Amino acid sequence: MSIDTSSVVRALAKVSDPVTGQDLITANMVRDLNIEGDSISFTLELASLNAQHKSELNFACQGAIAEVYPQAKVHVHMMSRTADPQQQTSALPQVKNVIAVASGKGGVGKSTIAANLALGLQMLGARVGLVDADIYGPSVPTMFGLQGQRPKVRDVYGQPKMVPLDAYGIALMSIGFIIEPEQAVVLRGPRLAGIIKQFFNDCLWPELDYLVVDLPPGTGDVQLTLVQTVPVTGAIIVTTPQEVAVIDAVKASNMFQLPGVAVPLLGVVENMSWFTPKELPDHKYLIFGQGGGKKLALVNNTVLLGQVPLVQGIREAGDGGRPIILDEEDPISREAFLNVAKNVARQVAIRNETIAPTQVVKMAQ
Ligand SMILES: Nc1ncnc2c1ncn2[C@@H]1O[C@H](COP(=O)(O)OP(=O)(O)OP(=O)(O)O)[C@@H](O)[C@H]1O
Repeated sequence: MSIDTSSVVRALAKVSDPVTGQDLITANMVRDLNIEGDSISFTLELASLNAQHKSELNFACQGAIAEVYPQAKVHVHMMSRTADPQQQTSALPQVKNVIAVASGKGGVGKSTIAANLALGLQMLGARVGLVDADIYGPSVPTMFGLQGQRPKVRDVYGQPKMVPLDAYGIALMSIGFIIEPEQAVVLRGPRLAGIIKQFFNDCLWPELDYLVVDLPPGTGDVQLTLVQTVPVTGAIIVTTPQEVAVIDAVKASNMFQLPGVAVPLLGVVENMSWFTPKELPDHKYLIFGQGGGKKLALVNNTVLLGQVPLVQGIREAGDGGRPIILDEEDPISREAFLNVAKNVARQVAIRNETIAPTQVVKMAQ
């Protein structure tokens, strides 16, 4: 029986990397697969060249291929992955930075910030994706004009993978694309964790500089599943200027700072900072008070990434499926969000220069 490439790939997809638990194909560890007659050779790119892992993997690969092609002579070369360290440990090696957007309270504009941030980073030249993991109110389908759409499913070496949708050049996944809102809100425990994990492990994300994750408000299961699934580069906390929002936001930021979680804070975005009526462009009405964002940044020893005013057009643009940052007619809102995006890009660069890559949180057994 002559040896064909796809059967060898399927066999290797049954072998798990002892370090990450992912199979060798999904983890993108197999290189230079070459078949000549009965001879099969390939290179495995490993995060560590630990001798025990090497021999376990060699044994497992030989065994998996022997099941299909007992006659094959298999040569496995092992080499260390030379990619940047942030990517080595990642379940998503093609994604450079995962940015969580969190808030204490609901309705402070977290999703609006996440959507305009994603587009703002893209305007700065980055390749960007957005995951909407807000089980209480998935808003990406509405904000990007994709209501009722479903991701396509593609077969990758026998495994079904979801293809993120695209709007305005942003790769998008939302809990709203795969489940009805009334079902999403009652999701709990392993089912919820399974869906969140699918967004990362079972989606065909393209090469991205940033994957922005819009979290539900508070400190619940979604946040925990996220940090157990991917290394989160950093978190952004969204608040309004008012005291009650800040108190809840401190709890949300504390969660990322827990010793076992250790996700660095990139900074705070203050939303709805003031209201300026169109007819009185020089007036700033401080409807929700003042100073909350700065205070939250100070308490957390981090920076204020920007202030976004309360503008009717921001709400209308979100409801209309075209986030305001794309609207050249509203330079004030556009500038406010571009400023946030520039500061986020800067803080991510500083974070990556100064702090070691975030580790995925291991579940207690
Ligand atoms: N700066 C702003 N100016 C005007 N409207 C805004 C602003 N920010 C957000 N909104 C509007 O407020 C509402 C709530 O915003 P959004 O859905 O972004 O909040 P959220 O914090 O993600 O809410 P939740 O997590 O509870 O779903 C939306 O209708 C949105 O368009």
